[in-house]
Amino acid sequence: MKNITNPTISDWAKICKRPVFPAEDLEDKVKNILELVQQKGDTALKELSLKFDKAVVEELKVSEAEIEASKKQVSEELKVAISVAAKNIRSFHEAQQLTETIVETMPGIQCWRKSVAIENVGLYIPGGSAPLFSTVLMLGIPALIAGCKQIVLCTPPDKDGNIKPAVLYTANFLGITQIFKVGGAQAIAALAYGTETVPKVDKIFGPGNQFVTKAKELVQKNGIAIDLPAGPSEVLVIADSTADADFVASDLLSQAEHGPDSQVVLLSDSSEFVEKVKLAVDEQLRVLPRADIAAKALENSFSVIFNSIGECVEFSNRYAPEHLILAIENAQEFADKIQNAGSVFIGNYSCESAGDYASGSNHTLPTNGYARSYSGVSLDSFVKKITFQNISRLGLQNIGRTVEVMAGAEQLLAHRNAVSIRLKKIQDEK
Ligand SMILES: NC(=O)c1ccc[n+]([C@@H]2O[C@H](COP(=O)([O-])OP(=O)(O)OC[C@H]3O[C@@H](n4cnc5c(N)ncnc54)[C@H](O)[C@@H]3O)[C@@H](O)[C@H]2O)c1
Ligand SMILES: N[C@H](CO)Cc1c[nH]c[nH+]1
Ligand SMILES: [Zn+2]
Repeated sequence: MKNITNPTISDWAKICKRPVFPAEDLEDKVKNILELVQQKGDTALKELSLKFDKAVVEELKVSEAEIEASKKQVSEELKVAISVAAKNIRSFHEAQQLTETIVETMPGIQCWRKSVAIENVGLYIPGGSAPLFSTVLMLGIPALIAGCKQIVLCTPPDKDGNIKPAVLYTANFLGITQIFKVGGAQAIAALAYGTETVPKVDKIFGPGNQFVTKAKELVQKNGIAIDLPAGPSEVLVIADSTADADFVASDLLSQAEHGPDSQVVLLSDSSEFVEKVKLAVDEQLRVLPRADIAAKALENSFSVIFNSIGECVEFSNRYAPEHLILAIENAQEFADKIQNAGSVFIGNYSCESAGDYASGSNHTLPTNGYARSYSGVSLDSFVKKITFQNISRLGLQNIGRTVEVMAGAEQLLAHRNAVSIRLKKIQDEK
């Protein structure tokens, strides 16, 4: 983890740039995968699983027997943990339901919005380096609360052509049963175009690696939407000398272990504290099973020493991290100054792992600086808001002349006429 001290503002943009290790010809490769799936459907999905996951997949759809078997393969302790997490995630997302008010903009003119569920949604659950069954909760729960009619789940098969029991158990626990053994860009293609077995959806959700993220970017045509760019995990910690160096080290490593392309950042006003954290990172790394992955991520990561915590916050707003931890005195006060971040964790005991799994907030969040303009997944992601209006005769009399004048000025006389003939009728009837 390289160290930077008091960088000038002109260097900030360069420092904030995320490391990218795009596969050679990433876009061409993904375009080929998308085309192959469009042309050959299920056959392409099976060929690509063999090529990229080394998996022989006989049946793409997970059978009822496989779902049933998963119930015996998951420990009772994990089942309890999943139900506690689900309860918290459900409470937090249920509270996001808005009742929109009817607004009378002028006498006789009422406008309002209604949230209507997106009917067909596709959930991508990452499974390359670790099967993230927690992502099933993060996407499945808001989809169910929103009332999406068809929920289709895709996740990569392991080398034996199976899906990990925890993923199947969690999906079934929520009542999601359309589960397909396919990952990577080919899964996104299947959800976007449909195949003989995988249904086409209207919106695709979920995080993933560079192949998944590029495929999501490319399929956004013909009415297909995506949630957000949710790539390699990242965390930025702002810590002062009152923080606990072991806690901070554990938070940095928790995101570094996601993948070699993850980035973790430590900002502080104390060089002594940064040194303490680095020693703690080395010590904790020694006992981590995924130490090799985390060590690679640390090579792309950095710490910065600033003169004040205020400057750290300013830099963080420029960096726009997926996750931000405030391990500082008066953390709440500084939290109010956050402009750009996916999810913020306040104080020494708000570890990011809690948000990853169980506190209730969503862990599908914008990365790579997209927290400047995107929100993480929420209930809103699964609905569209339809506007309604009801204009009475009185309302049209009130607004009519305004519309006629504006339409005339744009020289759209058919628009003007749609008002004029109604006004004339009202006049004639008087
Ligand atoms: N931002 C978020 O909200 C968030 C949440 C969870 C996880 N993540 C991130 O998601 C990512 C998950 O990545 P992952 O790789 O573990 O799982 P993944 O499921 O995203 O990708 C695995 C798939 O990639 C495909 N693939 C692998 N190598 C390929 C190649 N050379 N060419 C074409 N396709 C190839 C395979 O088909 C495989 O099934 C991690 O970077 C993690 O940090 C982000
Ligand atoms: N930290 C990830 C989001 O970047 C989410 C996750 C799932 N499992 C563990 N962590
Ligand atoms: Zn995580």
